[in-house]
Amino acid sequence: MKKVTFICDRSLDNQLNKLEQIADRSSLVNHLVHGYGLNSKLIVLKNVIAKDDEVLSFHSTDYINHLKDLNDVKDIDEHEDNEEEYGLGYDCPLIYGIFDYVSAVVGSSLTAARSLIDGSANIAINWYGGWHHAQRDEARGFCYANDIVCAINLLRQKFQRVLYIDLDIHHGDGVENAFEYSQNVLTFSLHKYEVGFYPGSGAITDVGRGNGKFYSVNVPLKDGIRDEAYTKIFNRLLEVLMQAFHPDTLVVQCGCDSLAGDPLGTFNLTLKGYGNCVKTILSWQKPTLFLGGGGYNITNAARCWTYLTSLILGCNIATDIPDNHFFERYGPGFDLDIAEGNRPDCNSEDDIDNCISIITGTQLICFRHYLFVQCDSKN
Ligand SMILES: O=C(/C=C/c1ccccc1NC(=O)c1ccccc1Oc1ccccc1)NO
Ligand SMILES: [Zn+2]
Repeated sequence: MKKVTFICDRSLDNQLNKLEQIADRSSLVNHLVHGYGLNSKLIVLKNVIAKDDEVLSFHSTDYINHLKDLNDVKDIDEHEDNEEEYGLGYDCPLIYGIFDYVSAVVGSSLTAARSLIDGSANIAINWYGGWHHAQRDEARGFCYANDIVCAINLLRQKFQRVLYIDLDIHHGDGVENAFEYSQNVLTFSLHKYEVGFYPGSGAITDVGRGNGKFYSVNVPLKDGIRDEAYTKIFNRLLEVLMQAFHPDTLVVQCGCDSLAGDPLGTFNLTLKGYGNCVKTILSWQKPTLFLGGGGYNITNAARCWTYLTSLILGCNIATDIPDNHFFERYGPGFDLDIAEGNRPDCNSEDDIDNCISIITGTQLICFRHYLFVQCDSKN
């Protein structure tokens, strides 16, 4: 019997509502999950706020002290050093109670991760987390603290090797940077990579450094990619990576701004594309932490993460949206599925095959490296 923990906490909903562009998103997810009756199959966990040292497992003392100083400041202009410092200001607007927000959000991914460490679950789901852009000492891309890096640091207390997978349309730069020199954390990110598209990093030639060389894998994509090509890349590359890396646990950022119709994104995935990736991940039967992230069509984010929750539970759910607190928001179709857009796919067959052959070539070096490490450790 698969044990699945699920973070659901009203105080977290209130914290996330501080980000007005995604207001109510977590509440819609929770009410749709409840509407489908999935909560009765989940081990629902209340949040445990992160302690300072847990946040400091990644972030600098200066940055966290700055957030503490700003916790009771309403408007950054009131604050003496109100120039753009630590990434706060224009790009990442100051939110009221910012330290409380960060401690709650980091805490949500740590609470989920702990259930994998203590063995009370094989799979942990935290749709409140997934803020992959935050750096050691600065907020970036509306990510004020990197809950993912903190959760991976916690998981590494029990699990030797961690595979991080990032499905968000944006490059998971904060997580990759944190583990750039590590061969114990392999970061794998599929993302749009084009001039002028945030964050601008994540080229195919970006493979990690030092001991971490070849343990960062980046799949740069163009606009319009659809389920079939995305699934092909995902399955072909991860087949090689799983054989080369043999992770003990997985962390998966399921930012759903790669879905068709996202206001920010320009990919063309449907629930099928995300579902195929999650089905492959589940087939490995490793302790896995699923996280949220981007996703700015709020009802589509609720549709996607509810659908993934049902896949993880092995439950088939109807395509008709069930009665729930936010039912009217799913009109006019009241359908779980998201229609593919008609934008052209700018990724040719050759682009896709080139990506696969370049990366599998590189990883074979890593594979040889792995064999060496394995043989070496046996002597
Ligand atoms: O989704 C992202 C990053 C988004 C982002 C990065 C840099 C600058 C602006 C960004 N986001 C937006 O423009 C944007 C546009 C519409 C709705 C939400 C948007 O973002 C967010 C993301 C989270 C909270 C608030 C706003 N990473 O996964
Ligand atoms: Zn994103």
